[in-house]
Amino acid sequence: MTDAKPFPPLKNDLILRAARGEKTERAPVWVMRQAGRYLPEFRAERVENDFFRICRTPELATKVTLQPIDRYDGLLDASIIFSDILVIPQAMGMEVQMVPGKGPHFPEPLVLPGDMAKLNENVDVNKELKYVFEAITMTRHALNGRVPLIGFVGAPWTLMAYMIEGGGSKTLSKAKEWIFKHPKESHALLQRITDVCVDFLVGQVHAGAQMLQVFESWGGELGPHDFDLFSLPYLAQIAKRVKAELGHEHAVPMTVFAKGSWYALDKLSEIGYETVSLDWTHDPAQAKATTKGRVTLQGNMDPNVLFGGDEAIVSTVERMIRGFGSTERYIANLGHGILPTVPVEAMGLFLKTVHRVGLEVAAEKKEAEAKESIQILG
Ligand SMILES: Cc1c2[nH]c(c1CCC(=O)O)Cc1[nH]c(c(CCC(=O)O)c1C)Cc1[nH]c(c(CCC(=O)O)c1C)Cc1[nH]c(c(C)c1CCC(=O)O)C2
Repeated sequence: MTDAKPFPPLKNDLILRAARGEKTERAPVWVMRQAGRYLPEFRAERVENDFFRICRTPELATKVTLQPIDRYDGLLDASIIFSDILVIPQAMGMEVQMVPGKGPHFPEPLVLPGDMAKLNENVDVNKELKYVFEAITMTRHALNGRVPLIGFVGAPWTLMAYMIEGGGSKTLSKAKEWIFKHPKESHALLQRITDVCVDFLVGQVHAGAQMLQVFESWGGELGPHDFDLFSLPYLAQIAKRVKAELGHEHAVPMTVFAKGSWYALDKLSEIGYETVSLDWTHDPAQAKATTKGRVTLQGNMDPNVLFGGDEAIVSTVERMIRGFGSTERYIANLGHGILPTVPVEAMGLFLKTVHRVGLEVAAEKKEAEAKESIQILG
């Protein structure tokens, strides 16, 4: 991007420092799906426009990405580009519709391994997903350096499962039939998706993304043995190849979120990601003991606490921040995406409480350290 105009300087790099393991004044915070249906301004946009039209129109994607940043002015420490994990199956040649009230729908899912022949052979992300790159560049300028911009992809197993199930599923029986009956072909499909993920993430960084997250939303549907076979190697490959392709000069911190895969936490800390995002089934102290400072931890409040009223939100955030610690290797977030019926005030209280408690914990730590050094000197 030699002819592009330079991006505005970054004014808040808290999340990047936390991800790199540097000290922070307080825990940075953002929320998965922070640009979404719980925001009246997003719902108003959706009355006018189809979901994928918003994704494909850089001006609209920029507008929607900025909605939570503007509404919760100064409270969010990162933005995430408005898009979807299912743009990769689309780029591979599949049709995906977003059905209101139902979620994603593939009219022609992959049924048998032979159906893979219908997928595009060599996916040129610069052509098929150019609109995401344009949205990222436009959003990075529009953010004007207020907070870093996160890019993302769905992980190969989660995308493969959507491509075979044709939408959401309680059991993932069809996708699992593939891995158990057709393991060789499943690996071939996972590899093809991985190749697109790598190109897409690298392209997002060149377009302006300052951090990357890989969503393995259906990780926990696999037991530990199958996770090691069908998820982990591809997650590892993505981190390794993206870093190699970006090189030192363009490197950005990467986060892996394998929802439900609590058993894999130790291994997830070893495969090249700076940050591991946790769902709410993790206890902070245990997660810290398992990861031993190798990675930054992100998460992990149960999104449903936002329905629990002010007291529940405040006490859960207190416990969470005190559990993880505020100034080192921690990024506050929910344990999964914010739900569409959450009141906007509840999200506001969550963010304000993370700031307040984060600063309190940081101040307490400083005071304790000062006391300790006085004792040592004395
Ligand atoms: C599994 C998954 C999907 N998409 C995504 C995941 C991984 C995270 C997770 O596990 O929740 C990721 C995603 N989807 C969306 C974003 C945008 C950025 C952000 O986080 O604000 C991101 C990061 C927008 C969206 N993606 C979707 C919406 C709502 C669609 C609408 O407006 O009708 C939004 C704002 C639709 C979507 N997209 C997907 C589903 C299952 C659904 C329907 C259910 C739902 O609505 O929550 C697939």
